[in-house]
Amino acid sequence: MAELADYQLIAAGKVRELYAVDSEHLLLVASNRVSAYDWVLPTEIPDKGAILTAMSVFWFEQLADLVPNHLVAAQDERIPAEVADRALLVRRLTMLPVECVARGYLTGSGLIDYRNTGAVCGVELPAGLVESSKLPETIFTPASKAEIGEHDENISFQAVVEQQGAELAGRLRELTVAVYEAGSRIAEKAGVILADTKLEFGVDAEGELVLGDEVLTPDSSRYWPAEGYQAGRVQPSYDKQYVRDWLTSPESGWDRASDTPPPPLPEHVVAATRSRYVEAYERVTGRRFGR
Ligand SMILES: N#Cc1c(N)ncnc1-c1cnn(CCN2CCOCC2)c1
Repeated sequence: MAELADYQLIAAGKVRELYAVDSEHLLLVASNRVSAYDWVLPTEIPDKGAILTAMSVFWFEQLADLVPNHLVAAQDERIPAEVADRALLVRRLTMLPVECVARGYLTGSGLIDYRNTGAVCGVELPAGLVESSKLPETIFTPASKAEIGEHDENISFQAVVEQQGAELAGRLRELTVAVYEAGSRIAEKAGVILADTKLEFGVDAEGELVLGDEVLTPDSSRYWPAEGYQAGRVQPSYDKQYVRDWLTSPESGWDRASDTPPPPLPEHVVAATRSRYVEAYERVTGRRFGR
């Protein structure tokens, strides 16, 4: 069995790492870390990495007829025991430097763009939309990858055309919208709104466009409870609302506006958050989580 120390770390995000296994394969590892308000919290959520990894596996399977993906194996002797249930063996791709975002609802940076320009990434929207409005149709709102710690910058489809060529840009938009809509339909049956998602694509040695990274997880997407959905206000996050509410409550003693790191989470917030990740996984996939 391989050890993680055998592999070279080649990329690290807030809550995930990527290691080189050999010339053809990488190891995508999801930690139990959770981020909120642009901070990585000092307290881990047990099983978060395993739950989100299992979610990506589910979606790769559901979407296999729509788009090829980079998943090679979720169980393999090249996956070290220490990360066994929260790591995937994936094919090495040449990643495209575009964050492919699809939105079915207006919130976050999309809402800010809309309020400033009446459009999101150059896509004109009807007047009168508010926080969390359902959009008349799914929109493709790409972003350029930001440095660690910075926010991605929304860019226009035309900018992607100029960067990647019209044909590839068109395929990225088509596939991103199709993946979001497939995910949204399945989530909706489970009483969960998939408000938006961010995908990353790469190109393989044969020049084929391949879906990489994680797919339709609560870290790469906004999941809202369908029950109680109401446009005109910020929706509760399906998975992180307990964390957000506690951090912004007097009990935490934390001032979000200060540049000080958030305090550790109390056990009851950790337990409730783990339960929300398990619940989201089980409702959306129809599968039991393993513990
Ligand atoms: N997936 C994938 C993948 C691949 N299959 N082949 C080559 N490169 C990548 C890759 C390299 N960086 N990123 C950004 C996402 N990273 C995830 C881990 O944490 C850091 C950010 C993806």
